[in-house]
This record gives sequence, C-alpha cells and structure tokens, in this order.
Amino acid sequence: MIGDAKMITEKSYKLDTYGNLETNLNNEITYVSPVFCKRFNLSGEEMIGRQLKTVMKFDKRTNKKGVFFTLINSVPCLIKIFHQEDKNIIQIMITGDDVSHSELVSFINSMEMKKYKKKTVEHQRYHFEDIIGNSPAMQRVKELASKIATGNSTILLTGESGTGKELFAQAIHGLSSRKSHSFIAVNCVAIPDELFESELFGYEPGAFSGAKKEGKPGKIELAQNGTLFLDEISELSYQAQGKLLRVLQEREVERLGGTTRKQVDIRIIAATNRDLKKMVDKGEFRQDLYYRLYVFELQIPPLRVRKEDILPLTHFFIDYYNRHFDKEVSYIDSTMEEWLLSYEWPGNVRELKACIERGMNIVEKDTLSLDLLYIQTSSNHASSRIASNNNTTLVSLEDIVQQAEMQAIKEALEQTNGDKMLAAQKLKIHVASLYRKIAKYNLKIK
Ligand SMILES: Nc1ncnc2c1ncn2[C@@H]1O[C@H](COP(=O)(O)OP(=O)(O)OP(=O)(O)O)[C@@H](O)[C@H]1O
Repeated sequence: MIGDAKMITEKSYKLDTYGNLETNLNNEITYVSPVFCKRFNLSGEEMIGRQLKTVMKFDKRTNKKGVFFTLINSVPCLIKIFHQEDKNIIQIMITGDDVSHSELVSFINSMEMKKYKKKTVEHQRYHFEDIIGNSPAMQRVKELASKIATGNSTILLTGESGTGKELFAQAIHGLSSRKSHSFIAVNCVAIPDELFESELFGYEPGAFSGAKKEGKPGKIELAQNGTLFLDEISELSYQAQGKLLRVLQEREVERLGGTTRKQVDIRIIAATNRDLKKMVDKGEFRQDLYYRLYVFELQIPPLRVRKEDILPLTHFFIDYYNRHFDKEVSYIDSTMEEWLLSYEWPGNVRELKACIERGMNIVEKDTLSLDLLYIQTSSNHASSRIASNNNTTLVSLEDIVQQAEMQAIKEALEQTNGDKMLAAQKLKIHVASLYRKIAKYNLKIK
C-alpha cells in the first residue's frame, strides 16, 4: 500500500509530466507525486522522511538558475528547485528516457547563455521572489513596492544599512515596463565631487585632459529608458545636488564639452539610510531636491522588528553557500537558533549573510553551530550570554585586516585634510581604489 492520502494526492504544477517532490527546509522529503513514483519506479511510502540526497545527488557547483543534472534510480534527468518560505519543490523537467545525454547538456548550456544575455542587457539580478521574508512588515512593503513599481514615479527607499534597499530597487525595475532596459546603479559616496558631472552626464572627446579620446556616456545616458538607482543620495555635495536637480527638472543632459542637449527618459530610484528630512532642516540637503525625490517613500524595516524573517533568511543563505562552497548543510543547532533570534542585527540582513558565510566556510558536517560563527561578544547583547558558554571570542582574520585598512585610510585622510589624491599617494594605492574603499567602509569624509 502506498502511504497516507496526503502523500499520494496529486498536486498540480505547470509541468508535471515527469512528477515532482517536496522537502522541508531540512531537506527531508515530505511529498512525492504519484507521477514521480511511477516514472522512476519508486515507492512514495518509502521515500517520505528520507534525506533528498539519498534519492538524488547533484553537483551544486553546476547550478544553472536552480537547474541541476542528476540521476534518479539510474535515470539521468534535469531537475529544477524552487525555494519557498517553508519548503523546496523539486520539479523533474526532463528525463534521459526522452532525450540523449548530449541534448541535456546543450539544454543546460543554453540556460546559461540566457542568463548571461539577461545580465548583460538588463544589469538587473533580483526580483520580488528573491526578496526573502514574509513577516507582516515585509509583506506590507512588498505589496506597496509592487503596486508602485509599474508606474513611473520617483521612489525614495529609506531604511538602515543592509536592509535590502538595493534589492528592492532592482525588483521594482524588474516589474516595471522599463525592465528590458538598463538598471544603472550609482553609489553617490563613490563619486568625488569633481567627477560628478563627467560620471553622471558623460563627456565628449577631448573635453578635459585625461579624458578618454572617444568620449564617454554618463550614467544618466546609460540608463536611458531604464532606471537610475542613486544609492546613498544623502552623500552628494550641495553643489552636486543642484546639478542633479536640474536634470530631474529639465529631463535633459548635456555631456561635458558638448554642444547639444539630449532628452532623457529615466526613472529615478534613490536610497538613503539617513533622515533626509532632518538633513533638509539642518540645511545639509536641498529642500527642492528632497521634494522631487519624496514622491513615494518606501521604508524597509530593520531586521530586528521582523524576527519572523530571520530563520527563512538563514536557511536561504545556507542554501546559497551550500551551492557556492559545495557543502551539504541542512541544520542549525538550537543554541545558534536561539542566538539568531535574540540578536539585534545592527547590520541587518547584510550582517546575517556575512555571519552565515563565515560559518559555511568552515563547517564540515551537516549542522551549522554557533561556535563556527566566531562572534565578537559584547556585554550588551544576547550573543555574549550564549557565546561565552562556548568560549567563542575569536575575531576572523578578515575582520582584523578590514579594521586595520579602515584605520589607515582614516589617518591618511586626516593627515591630508581630506585630500584624497594625497591620501592615496601616502597609502601607495590608486585614488580610484581609495574611493572604492571609502565607499566600501562607508567612511564619512569631511
Ligand atoms: N530580504 C532579503 N532577501 C535576500 N537577501 C537579502 C534581503 N535583504 C538583503 N539581502 C542581502 O543583504 C545584502 C545587503 O542588501 P542591500 O545591499 O540591498 O542593502 P542596502 O539596504 O541597499 O544597504 P546599504 O544602505 O548599505 O547600501 C545583499 O547581499 C542582499 O542580497
């Protein structure tokens, strides 16, 4: 007899020619479709509760958009994995009974090509379904974001650093009518004031010494018909804010050294982790630009107010690093789970992702535990209570190197009164590299 009724109830997926199965987030099989059992001559009853890897093994390094090549009961096939909030659905796409092995391989390659083409054309990677988290707070934001995505209005994304503002910007672009055009992201911290115009507006051949002889289009021109994402907009100088405002008002750009103005059709999505209104009140941000940007404000909540999202995000990142590091982690231990849920996450999702990455680098078995995370303990959060029991006060080498690098950059800038060219010379690095590091560490330069 085949298992209980729930197990054999057929579920309707778009492609159920070859069957499908489901697992929970620990990779235990929870459902097997009758088509699957028949196709692969396997008993559903025996499969429920088993680890997925005992039924099919696949090389996670060959991940092609969640599509893998595998053998099921000695039959070669292609499977696609859909990750959902509380389960994974494994859809059998095609089996070797129907096509030759070489056809399967060329199918995988064509999927890879499509992915490549999509990336180069759109410069856009994330969609709403990639934004993990279904807490009520996130549901509200996603709902509002998808409503306003289809319009053309300017959007201001606010929220603490690492909450996923850029993810939302990309997803909004992906849902808009501009999705087949470029998504161009500009990190405003990384653009020095003196390069603002050439970066944003572009320049004509010979516009200034050191310019490329063929000229260069600016980011605004590159975003034509698409979306221009202005990250950390609060960091633009007052002067640069004025220049940006003019483009937003006139919807025209002129390259440096050019003589003609070009109409631009772009949607602006700006993001900030600072309180722009306060900056306006203090005279640090232009009021006119603020009101241009403040058409729709989308506030991305910090992770600590949506604790329901922590475990789904954790499993999502474990799965991500399983594929990248070729690991087979399926569990987190209870001490780690307790810590994850009690920690305040000041660095939000970015911090959680880095934390999981650290553990995934060194984990050897199938369970991630707190002692693998090398958490810096402090007296004021729950980790200290839990971690101190496990003597985990180590800091990773990468953290130490980054701290030292940050300190050296701060000192060089102080000694040169903020002159980045001189500071770069002192540090013996290229000035572009200095700008990148300033942006990376989010250093505020006076
Ligand atoms: N809901 C989410 N689901 C999956 N990944 C997420 C989510 N939120 C954030 N991330 C990941 O966390 C990292 C930080 O996200 P992102 O860069 O979008 O944050 P941000 O708010 O723009 O940060 P900043 O203000 O510092 O620029 C990225 O690697 C992103 O992929």
